[in-house]
Amino acid sequence: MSKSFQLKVPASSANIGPGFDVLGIGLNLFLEISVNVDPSIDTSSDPYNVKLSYEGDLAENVPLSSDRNLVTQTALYVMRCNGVASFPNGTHIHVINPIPLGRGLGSSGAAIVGGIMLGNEIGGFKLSKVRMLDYCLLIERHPDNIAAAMLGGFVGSYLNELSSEETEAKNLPLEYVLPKASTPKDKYLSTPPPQNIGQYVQYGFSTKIKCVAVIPNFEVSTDDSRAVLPESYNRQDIVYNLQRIAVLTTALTHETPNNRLIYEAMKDKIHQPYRSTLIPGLVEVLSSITPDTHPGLCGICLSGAGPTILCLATEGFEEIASSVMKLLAGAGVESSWKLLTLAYDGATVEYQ
Ligand SMILES: Nc1ncnc2c1ncn2[C@@H]1O[C@H](COP(=O)(O)OP(=O)(O)O)[C@@H](O)[C@H]1O
Ligand SMILES: N[C@@H](CCOP(=O)(O)O)C(=O)O
Repeated sequence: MSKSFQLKVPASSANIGPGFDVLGIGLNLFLEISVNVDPSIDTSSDPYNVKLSYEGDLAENVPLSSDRNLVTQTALYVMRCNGVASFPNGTHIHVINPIPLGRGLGSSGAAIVGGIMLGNEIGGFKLSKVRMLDYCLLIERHPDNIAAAMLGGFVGSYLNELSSEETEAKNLPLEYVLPKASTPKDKYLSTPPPQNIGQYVQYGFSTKIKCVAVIPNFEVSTDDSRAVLPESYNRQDIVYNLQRIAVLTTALTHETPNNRLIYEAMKDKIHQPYRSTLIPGLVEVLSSITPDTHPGLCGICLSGAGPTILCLATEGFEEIASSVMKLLAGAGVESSWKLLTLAYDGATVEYQ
């Protein structure tokens, strides 16, 4: 029997300054995964019966074998945990991905959310979005991007305190969850994740605020950008971020935003200072583009693990983008920009 459906998953910007691993917003730039199961399609050359095609950023780097592609590997994980070993014969999956890879706009979070939803639809498991987030957290181990991509809007999250067995299950080596060719089959994870690993809350967000994303033309992998962070922090820096995050989550909900309040509340001492070693021009951008120099600017921060710079603003979008791009160019970095708004619905599935 043939079946066709389409998944759409938004890009996301995580952290929003002080909310490292905590805050994220879904953005209206969508990963699209179109699925057509038709037994007349020849899928015999793939280990799990998939004919995979991909259009988008860095297409030449994206594997098209279902055991190596992040979307299908993720789908296979949720399928395996629920007793389904393979895609049905004749599964054609076409991915259109406008989210640039490795730039801090949540491409991997979107691919993982899309993969879990793909497995859920293929297997007909009827998992809720909150339960699917448990699966996502065994792969992307911070909740900010995946919560924003799955649920949409402006989202805050924390990880529950789990029992020691649950913690061990959650922190299993990634190669057991998304096995590589060299992983022995008996190590493949095929038991469902613990329940309620995370908790999520969706905040309001002023409809007047739009997102200017300035995207440098080089990649920084999230793993590399996490590797430059220290293991521990001093009390002043932690309190600095806590004070700002407490103000920011409400300040962004005010319909008429207080630009100066938000600008100060989007500063950070936990991740951006360390990541500036990987992103030429970041220090200059964060220190010299302000609501005084650029009326309409509300706040400015690194998007996710970078290198994209996120500017929240109510007006003057082009001027803000061109000033950021000029400063980056002065540091030898070419970039482009996009004006984005919030994606309020999160990830969706539609049957044809
Ligand atoms: N749609 C996709 N299909 C396959 N792999 C993807 C897709 N999106 C992201 N990836 C993988 O995730 C990597 C980027 O993840 P990451 O370093 O976390 O950066 P970010 O999530 O900020 O874009 C890519 O290099 C690629 O390996
Ligand atoms: N909190 C994470 C967010 C990573 O986001 P990405 O979009 O760069 O994958 C971090 O800052 O490391």
